[in-house]
Amino acid sequence: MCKLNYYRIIDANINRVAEGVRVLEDISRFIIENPDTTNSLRELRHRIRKSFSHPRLANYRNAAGDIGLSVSAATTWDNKGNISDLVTGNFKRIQEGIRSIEEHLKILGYNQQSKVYETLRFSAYQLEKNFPLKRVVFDGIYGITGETFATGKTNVDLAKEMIAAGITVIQYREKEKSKLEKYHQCQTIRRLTLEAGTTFIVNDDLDIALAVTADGIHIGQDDLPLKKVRQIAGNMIIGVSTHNPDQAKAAVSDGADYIGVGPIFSTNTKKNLEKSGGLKYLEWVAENISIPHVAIGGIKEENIAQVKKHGGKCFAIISELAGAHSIEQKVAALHSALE
Ligand SMILES: Cc1ncc(COP(=O)(O)OP(=O)(O)O)c(N)n1
Ligand SMILES: Cc1ncsc1CCOP(=O)(O)O
Ligand SMILES: [Mg+2]
Repeated sequence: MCKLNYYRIIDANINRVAEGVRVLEDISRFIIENPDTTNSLRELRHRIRKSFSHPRLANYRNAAGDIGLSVSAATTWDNKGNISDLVTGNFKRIQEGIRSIEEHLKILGYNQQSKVYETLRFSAYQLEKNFPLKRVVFDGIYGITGETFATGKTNVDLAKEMIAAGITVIQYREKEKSKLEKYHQCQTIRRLTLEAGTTFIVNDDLDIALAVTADGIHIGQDDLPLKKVRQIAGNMIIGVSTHNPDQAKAAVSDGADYIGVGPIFSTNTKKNLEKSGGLKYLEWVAENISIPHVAIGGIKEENIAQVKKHGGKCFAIISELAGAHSIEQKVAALHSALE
């Protein structure tokens, strides 16, 4: 292909991406009325336009002769059923457009500029996650890493398999490694989860959660107090482990976004396992607690339906996933047990 056509592709994508950002900016400004998101989107749009300029961009613009006009007219890309679809569609358009800019800049030898657009793509992922219409739903399987309970798979391998299996919330839990090793694994998992649109929560280590810009932090009863974590973590998702009604009520009044409820069954995965009322406590939570709850402890294919019967909606699982030969098959089996 003639090199000049690459400039045309870059030009078309800069315009496409900037237009997509503009749509989101309008939604944020006029519908959701959120000044912070509106400003971040405006800044992204300016950076998209300004981060690469070349006289050839405009010279080779040929909108009328663009065969893509007839191709895109025939697609269902713009069949948006509601505002949430519109937001998702535009974020996808933006992310794909930036990826195309990155690749074509590389072909032309503009490696530095390509890196700048890569950073902008990751800003777009982050903006999508935090977009005020996008709420995390705690429903179905909540996957927790546990390479000690796997045969030869690392936490990163486990997270990759969980993403491929369609798990939408992943927690990084690791009790053996150094802070640095955990940080490196979390950096990789953050990148993978951002690309997949998966919610990423870090267990215990608030510093790591902040350093990798995770979506959330999960704390236990002996960790920093929830109110202090909220001060430090801002609007990050905060989950709190609870084992009885008093702890659940305190977590709600101190501002938790969700509570862990358990252990439901006995398990060897956690040392010094707390006592809880198990399924009875879960039933109490389902009836009395307004924020989302996540059942945990010994949940397996053969008992998950029982957990659901007692009010379980979201099921946190370590060893049953880590020990599975194929996480994808295990998740499918767990889903059919829930039907
Ligand atoms: C979803 C969820 N619920 C509970 C826990 C347990 O957290 P914690 O009590 O801090 O114990 P450790 O996991 O740190 O051993 C959890 N991690 N996730
Ligand atoms: C971390 C934790 N907190 C309560 S039980 C538990 C362990 C859950 O692991 P598994 O799913 O293997 O029982
Ligand atoms: Mg903990």
